[in-house]
Amino acid sequence: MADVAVETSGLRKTYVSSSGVTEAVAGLTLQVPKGELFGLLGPNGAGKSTTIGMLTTRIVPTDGVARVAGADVVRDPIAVKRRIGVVAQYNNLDRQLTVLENLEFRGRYAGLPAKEARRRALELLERFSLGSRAGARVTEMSGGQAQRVMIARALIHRPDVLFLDEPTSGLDPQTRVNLWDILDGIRAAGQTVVLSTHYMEEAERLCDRIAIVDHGAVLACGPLPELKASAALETVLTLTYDEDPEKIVEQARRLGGVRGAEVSDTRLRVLTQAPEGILADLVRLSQEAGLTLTDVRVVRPSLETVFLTLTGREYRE
Ligand SMILES: Nc1ncnc2c1ncn2[C@@H]1O[C@H](COP(=O)(O)OP(=O)(O)OP(=O)(O)O)[C@@H](O)[C@H]1O
Repeated sequence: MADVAVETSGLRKTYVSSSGVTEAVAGLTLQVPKGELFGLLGPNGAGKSTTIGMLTTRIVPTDGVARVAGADVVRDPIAVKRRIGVVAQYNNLDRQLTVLENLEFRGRYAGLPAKEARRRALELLERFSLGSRAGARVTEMSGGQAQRVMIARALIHRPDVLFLDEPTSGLDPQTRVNLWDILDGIRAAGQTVVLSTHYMEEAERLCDRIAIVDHGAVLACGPLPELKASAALETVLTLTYDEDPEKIVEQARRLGGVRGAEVSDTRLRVLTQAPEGILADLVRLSQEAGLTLTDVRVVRPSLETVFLTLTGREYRE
C-alpha cells in the first residue's frame, strides 16, 4: 500500500512488574496515509508515548504488527529508523555541541555528505527562524527554540514520517502558538506527521485526523468534523452546587430536550441540543429545590464533548 505511511494492526504493549500488569497499548489498529498530519489525543497515561515508542522502534511491541514507511518495526527496525524523524518529549539535544553541529552531526549520521549536511542544516535553521543562532550552544536556547532545533534536526535527512511526542508540552501559550505555525508549514510542504498530544485545542487546531485514545485503545478515529458528527452533537451543561443536587436529577432528565443527566459529587451534568432554554429550566428547578448554584459551565459541541460522550468522563489535561 504505497499511499500508507503508517499502519498498525492489533499493536499491543504489556508491562509486567512487581506492582502488576499494565496494558499500556491494548490492541491498536490504525492507518495514516501519506501527507497527513495525524494526532493521537488522550489524557496522561493513555498510551500515546508507548505507541510512538513502538512506531519509532524504541519500544518492542508485545504483540501485533506495525509498518512505518513500508518497513516492519520489529523485523526491519534499521530501515524504519532511516526513514523517520523523531522529536522526543524531552530536550535530548547534545549539550556539548552548537545548534548547527547538532543538525550537521545528525545529517552525517544519516549518511549525508559533509557539504550537504551543512547546506541542509543552514537551510532548516533559516526556515525555522534560527539562522542567527547557528553558532549558539544549545544550553543558551529557550524552551521554544530548543524545540525548533529538535524539529529541524529530525528533518535533516528528509524523513518519510516525522514523529513528535507531545511537542508543546510545558511550553508557554505564545510559544505553543508559534510552534503550531511551524507544524502547519511542515504539513503544507507535504510531510507526513504523527504527533501525540494531551491538548484538545492542539489536536483540533493542527490535525487532519485524530485518534482519541484512552487506556491504550482507540475510542474514535477520524477528521474532527466526522468525530463531532458521530458523537451526538450535544452541548454539555455542568452546574455546580454547594451540596449534592441528587434531588433534582430526575426532574432534569424529564425536561423536554434533555438527552441525559447525571450527578457526580456536587455537579449536575446535562446533555442537550437546546442549551439556552434548558439552562433557564435548570436554574428554576434549582431555586425551587432550594439549591445554591456556585458555577455554571457550558461546553459547546467540540472535541471535549466528544470525549465526554465516548468515555462518560470529563477530559482532564
Ligand atoms: N516502562 C514501563 N513500565 C511499566 N509501565 C509503564 C512503562 N511505560 C509506561 N507504562 C504505563 O503504561 C501506561 C501508558 O503510558 P504512556 O507513557 O504510553 O502514556 P501517555 O499517554 O504517553 O502519557 P504521558 O502523557 O503521561 O506520557 C501508563 O499507565 C504508564 O504508567
